[in-house]
Amino acid sequence: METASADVPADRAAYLAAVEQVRAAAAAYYGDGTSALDDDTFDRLMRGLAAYEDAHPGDAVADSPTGLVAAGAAGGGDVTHSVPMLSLDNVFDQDGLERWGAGLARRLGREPQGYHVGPKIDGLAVAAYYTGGKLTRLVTRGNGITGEDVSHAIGTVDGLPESLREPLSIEVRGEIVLTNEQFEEANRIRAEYGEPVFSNPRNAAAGTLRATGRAYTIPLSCYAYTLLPGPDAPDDDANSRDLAGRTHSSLMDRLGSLGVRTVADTPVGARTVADLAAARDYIAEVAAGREALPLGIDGIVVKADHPEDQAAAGAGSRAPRWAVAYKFPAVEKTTRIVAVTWATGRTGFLAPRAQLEPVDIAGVTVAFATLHSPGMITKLDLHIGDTVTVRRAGDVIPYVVGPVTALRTGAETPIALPEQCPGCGGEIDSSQERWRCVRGRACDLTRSVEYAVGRDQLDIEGLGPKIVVRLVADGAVADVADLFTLTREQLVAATGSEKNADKILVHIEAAKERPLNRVFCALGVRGTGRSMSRRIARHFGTMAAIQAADIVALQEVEGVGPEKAAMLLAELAELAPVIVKLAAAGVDRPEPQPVTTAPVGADADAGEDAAEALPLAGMTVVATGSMTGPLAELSRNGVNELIERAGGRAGSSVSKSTSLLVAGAGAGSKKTKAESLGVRVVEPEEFAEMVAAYLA
Ligand SMILES: NC(=O)c1ccc[n+]([C@@H]2O[C@H](COP(=O)([O-])OP(=O)(O)OC[C@H]3O[C@@H](n4cnc5c(N)ncnc54)[C@H](O)[C@@H]3O)[C@@H](O)[C@H]2O)c1
Ligand SMILES: [Zn+2]
Repeated sequence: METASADVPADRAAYLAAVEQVRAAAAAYYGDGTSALDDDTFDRLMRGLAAYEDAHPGDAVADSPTGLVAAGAAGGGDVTHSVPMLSLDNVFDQDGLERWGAGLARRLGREPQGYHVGPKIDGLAVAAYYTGGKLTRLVTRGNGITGEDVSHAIGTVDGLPESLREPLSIEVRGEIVLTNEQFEEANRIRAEYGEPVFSNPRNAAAGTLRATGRAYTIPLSCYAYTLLPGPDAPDDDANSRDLAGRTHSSLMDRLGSLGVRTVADTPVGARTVADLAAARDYIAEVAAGREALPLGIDGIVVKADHPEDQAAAGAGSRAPRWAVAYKFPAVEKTTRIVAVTWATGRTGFLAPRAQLEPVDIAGVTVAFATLHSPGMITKLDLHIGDTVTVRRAGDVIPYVVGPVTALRTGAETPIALPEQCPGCGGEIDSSQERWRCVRGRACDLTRSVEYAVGRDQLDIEGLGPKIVVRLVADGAVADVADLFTLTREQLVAATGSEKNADKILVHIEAAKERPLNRVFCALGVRGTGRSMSRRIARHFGTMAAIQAADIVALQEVEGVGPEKAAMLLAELAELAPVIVKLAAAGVDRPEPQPVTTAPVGADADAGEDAAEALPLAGMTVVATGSMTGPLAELSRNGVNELIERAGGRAGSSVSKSTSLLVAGAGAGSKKTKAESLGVRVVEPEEFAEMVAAYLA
């Protein structure tokens, strides 16, 4: 019933082969998590099987994976579930969702009485038994009929309290996952104990839940989505009667009141909606913000909310008919590493990059992926020729998650680590996790200086690439600060023209007036681009204040966590001599703070009140397309500076937290997304009027 692509077998022999392939993949997936197929490929095969079986019912094998929970591959266990723990059917777009809804309405003979929509958390299901309010037993989904007892994990799962707020006997079902933070922590712990790192949070959750006798504990999280009377509770007790009459939404509230964390407690929340058109809004919002979430979700679960509708719709052997999963496009695919190349970046760090057999990930062809560092290559035990999982999510550069070791043929070859700097051929400092040319930034000074004089940084007109190369070769410029002490003679030598040298001198003089954010950006601090530089400059106001900041103070800047703060500190220490030289050359302007309209002589609090009076106070504004009218002359960075002067926060991508999109000529996907999310869209001219007072 879905419209997503399927690999449909051509004949019965191909069908039988595909059945075997699916079984083998699922056995590996639910076993040790090492399936040879990525989820997308697996799902396409499954859809192909289903399509073939629809067309040739006589050919279908009796125990086809299409009809079984976990494709029939997950082992059962010693504990029989009170009610089967089922899978979910999938849809992949609004059409699929509407068709599912129409099928449900046909079955009910009327429209369902509302839906509940919540995130589909990408982990594994457990049943948690509470007896008299105490958590007594944890059981995996297993084959859906019976599961494994994993009660040893009680006490390690956030969100599943050991005691409820009321002494009830209930069964809670939920999804066990590691949040991104827990996942990083888990792999840090694993590395410390010399154990292989987990390839993804789902895998880590599955392995951790079943492990016993480990020397360390890895915390898990649970988000509940089902509440049933306890298996031993009599049908007619007050609690069972109460639960039986509740909508799904109300059951989630009830779980919350008992102290159990539910899918509604994720940052995207859950919602009760009247119809599937309203479900669509929620799905669009969550999809737009998916990458920023602190845990992995792979779709949205849409459920008929009313217990009458659920009972009337019933369930098949594999999935209920009253619920469906709206799956998001897969952000991970498997492909092969063809080669690894090394380059030295602007700040002197060596960047390994995997050349891949091109693969389509969520609509984009990916042919390269970053490998981060030599340490990562070793840790993941990557080889040329390995089949690897590659992830491309949001704005993040595609990266190699890890190898699919089950697919090794023996023909893989080790990845050679460089012995010389790929940039200058000089020595490499390999004492840290990320290797670096011993010459540091000086390794590619030309590129650093070109970046620094660029339009969004110091904006020094006339200093084109050829002249920069010459200045560096002449030794006239050894760092960014040297630009400001260039002599006429040096510039004449580099340009070959007195007239040009004089012009450049005028532009250099003007560049001394650049606000802090641009000078800071020109330094090329690792881990900071234009928007981070603006945030840092706005937060601290002066270069001296940035330099005085400690690791705690740095983390007050939005988007700076402990790791980034430590990196900034190290970079600032390294750049201190350059900063001193800049100040000595007269380059030390503060960051203009948003102009407040506070009346003179107002009391101390007035500053804040006035800040709120700024036209964009509290707003996140994104600009896209080419600017026209009064904004025509501004670069994207210039527009962002304007947004921040007027009290707003400049964003780079549209999400439901975007307040306003300034859409210039040729605005594309951002505009479409803003419209689908109901974000206000204005043209550059209208925006210019809103912030007219701050344009200058
Ligand atoms: N790569 C492979 O070889 C391979 C093999 C087998 C399965 N898989 C993947 O596993 C998935 C199929 O697994 P499945 O059969 O468990 O189905 P599923 O995970 O797609 O859907 C059912 C499960 O969703 C979970 N869930 C999360 N949030 C929920 C919510 N809010 N409400 C209800 N349930 C919620 C529950 O655990 C439930 O059991 C597919 O995505 C498939 O790609 C991959
Ligand atoms: Zn070098």
